[in-house]
Amino acid sequence: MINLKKIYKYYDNKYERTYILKNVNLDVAEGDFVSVMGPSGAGKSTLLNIIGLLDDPNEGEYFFLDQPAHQLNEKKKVDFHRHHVGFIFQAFHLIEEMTVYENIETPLFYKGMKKKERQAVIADLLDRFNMVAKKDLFPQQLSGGQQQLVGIARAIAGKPKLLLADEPTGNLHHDQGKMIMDLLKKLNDEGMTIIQVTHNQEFANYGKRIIRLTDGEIEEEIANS
Ligand SMILES: Nc1ncnc2c1ncn2[C@@H]1O[C@H](COP(=O)(O)OP(=O)(O)OP(=O)(O)O)[C@@H](O)[C@H]1O
Repeated sequence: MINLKKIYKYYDNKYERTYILKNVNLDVAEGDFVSVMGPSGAGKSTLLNIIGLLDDPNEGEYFFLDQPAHQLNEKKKVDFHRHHVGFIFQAFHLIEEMTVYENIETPLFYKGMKKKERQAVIADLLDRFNMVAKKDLFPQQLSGGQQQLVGIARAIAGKPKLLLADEPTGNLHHDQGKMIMDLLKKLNDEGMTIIQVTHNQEFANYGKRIIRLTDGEIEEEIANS
C-alpha cells in the first residue's frame, strides 16, 4: 500500500543543507499498524506528512496505492489525500466555531457527499462513539478524550484506506489515551491501515511493528509479537 524508496527531505539555507529524512525505505501493507518512535526533531511528523501527501520529499520515490505520488500533480495529490487518508493530531485540530456534528461533517462535505448520506454516516459514528448527546456541543465543551473521539470520527467518516495519527494521545490523561488506543486497535482489527507517531512505549506496543527514527534515519525495526 505504501512504498517509500530512498526518501530524502532537507532544507537548504545559505551555508548548509539540513537533512530531516535520510534514505528512508519503508513498506507498509494494507491492514498493518505501524508505530513510529524517536526523539523530538527526528523527523517523525515530516515522515507522516509525506506519507499523507501533505508534504513532498526532495528525493526518492513514493508509491501510494500503487500510484507514484512523487509524480502526481498538486490537484491529484489533494484529491488522493481527501479520498484515502484520514489524519488525527495531538492537539485535535477541531474547528472551535463548529459543533461536534459539523466538525465530523466537514470532510464529507468536501468529498461531495449528499446531505442525506452525510446525515446517515454521522449518525452511525455518533452512535458508535457514544456521542449522540454531544452532537450540538462545541469542542471546548468536551473533555480531551471526547475531543479526540470527534477527531477520529472526522478522520474516518470518509472511510479512508489509511489513518495517520500524530501523537494522538499526547494531550490526554493515561486512561483517555488508552481508550483512544483501544479504539485505534479496533479500527485496525476491522481492516484499517494505521500509522501512528508516539512517544509512549505502552501505546507503541499497540502497533504490529515499531519503527525507530533517529536523525532522519530508520534505525531499527522491531517485530512486535
Ligand atoms: N520549514 C522548515 N525549515 C527548516 N527546518 C524544518 C522545517 N520544517 C521542519 N523542520 C525541522 O525538521 C526537523 C524534524 O521535524 P519533525 O516535526 O518532523 O520532527 P518530529 O520527530 O516529529 O519531532 P517532535 O517529536 O518534536 O514532534 C526539526 O528539527 C524541524 O526544526
